[in-house]
Amino acid sequence: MARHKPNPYSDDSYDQAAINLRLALSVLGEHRLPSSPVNFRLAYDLIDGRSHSLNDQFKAVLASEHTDLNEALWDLYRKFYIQDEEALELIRAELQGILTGVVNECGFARGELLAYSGRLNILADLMNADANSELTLTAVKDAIKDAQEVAETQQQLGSQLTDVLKEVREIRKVINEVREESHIDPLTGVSNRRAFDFALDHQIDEATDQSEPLSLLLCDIDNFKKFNDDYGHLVGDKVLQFVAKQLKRSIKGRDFVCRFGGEEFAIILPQTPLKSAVIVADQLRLAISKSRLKRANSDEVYGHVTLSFGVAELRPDEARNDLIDRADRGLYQAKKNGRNRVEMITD
Ligand SMILES: Nc1nc2c(ncn2[C@@H]2O[C@H](COP(=O)(O)OP(=O)(O)OP(=O)(O)O)[C@@H](O)[C@H]2O)c(=O)[nH]1
Repeated sequence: MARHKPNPYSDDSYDQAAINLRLALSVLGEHRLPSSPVNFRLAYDLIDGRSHSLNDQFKAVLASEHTDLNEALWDLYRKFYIQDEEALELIRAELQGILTGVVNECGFARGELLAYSGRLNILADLMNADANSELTLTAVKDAIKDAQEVAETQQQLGSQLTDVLKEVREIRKVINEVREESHIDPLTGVSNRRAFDFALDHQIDEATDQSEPLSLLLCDIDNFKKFNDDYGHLVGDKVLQFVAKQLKRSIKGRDFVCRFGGEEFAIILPQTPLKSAVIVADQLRLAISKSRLKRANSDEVYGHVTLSFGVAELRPDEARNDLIDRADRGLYQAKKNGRNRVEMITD
């Protein structure tokens, strides 16, 4: 189940958030850390003190002598915030918030510049009236000091913006990587169960909207346990990779294959009625049963790899799990009737 983390910023009052924001920036300044979104988020939550575990670990990182402090903080960020799809959504929302904060800072800097320009106008009036008066000299000194402060603020803002932009690019890259990884089964390289759930919901909606047929195949490697027992788990893994590759190679267009779990695969066939789905399943079954999985650098064949299939077509208003259940019952039937076969449930 996806873990949901509440947005830590949503229930802060504006004033409290502004105080936290300033304190977070001062923590970063104190440790000479760039005010990047990642560092800022960690510092903000440190100030806010909502997670003791995060606080302890953040403090430990700051106290340690990491050669790359930014990398250590990034690891911390990954650990605490990048957990799943919802967390990624949250990061996007936070990035938005941080960028809004930067825009506000720009607004503040602009206000400072306008105020400074107003003070220069007053100075110009004073100089016109009496350039040598004590008042004018004091105002000139103040203006020089103001100019230095304004220049510093602008410089700080410039480097903050550069840091933020760099970090935003980095985060965008990581978000894309994490998102891809979270949809792919690492062993076989095909989509995983999570991606299947998304895809099936989407395809059911499409099929319903367009009044088109949709079928689902569930298939399971026959006597797979024997591969593990006879040749070891690594060969078992190779069999899984082999089957995934064959299935992926054989499907077309919008068809979608995923590792459903263990030694079981699911294939969604949009725009396909039951009769055609059974034909597709039988073609896949035949193709796999004919191919041979050989030991690397030798002609030794690991034995026959065969699959059993259960097929079901979506019924009007049918829930996703009912469709899966019917395909699963077909698969059970195929195993019961001798394996290496295709069965459908029509009742
Ligand atoms: N190598 C490997 N084995 C796995 C993986 N996932 C599940 N298994 C194994 O798959 C086997 C499934 O065995 P069973 O459920 O008894 O099914 P089976 O031997 O395929 O027999 P039938 O399905 O009845 O034809 C178990 O031994 C699991 O340990 C995996 O990722 N890698």
